[in-house]
Amino acid sequence: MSGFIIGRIKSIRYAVKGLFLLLATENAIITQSVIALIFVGLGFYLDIDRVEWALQILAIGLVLSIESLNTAVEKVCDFIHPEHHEKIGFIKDIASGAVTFAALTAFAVAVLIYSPYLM
Ligand SMILES: Nc1ncnc2c1ncn2[C@@H]1O[C@H](COP(=O)(O)OP(=O)(O)OP(=O)(O)O)[C@@H](O)[C@H]1O
Repeated sequence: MSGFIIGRIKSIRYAVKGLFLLLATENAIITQSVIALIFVGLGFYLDIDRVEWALQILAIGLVLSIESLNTAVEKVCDFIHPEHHEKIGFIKDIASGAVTFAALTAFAVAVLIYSPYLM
């Protein structure tokens, strides 16, 4: 049982380390985080309600999570095949497509939350 708990604590440590690595080294994550902070500020400024906060937090988490996984896919691709290859291009493109799905979802959520406040 104590081995299980120590294993879980180690996993959390690695996961937090990964979070800081993303924030310290990845321009896409830094950019998305700045955009997220702007929307957090806008949320406070316009005093959005609890449900709107929950939706905004979900949208931000979705984009940052998918962007992080896209970054991981790019790193694996560059590690296993640094040279140009049609299949690597395809894999990277569809991973980016996942980010686009998330970004479009977040955009729709932002329009639904903020359009009534700005009219
Ligand atoms: N090894 C490769 N072989 C074929 N095409 C590639 C390769 N590397 C990148 N590409 C093409 O270039 C695009 C951009 O790849 P890249 O790895 O530069 O990602 P990025 O979106 O610019 O991310 P970042 O800015 O985070 O590095 C890919 O979506 C793919 O179409």
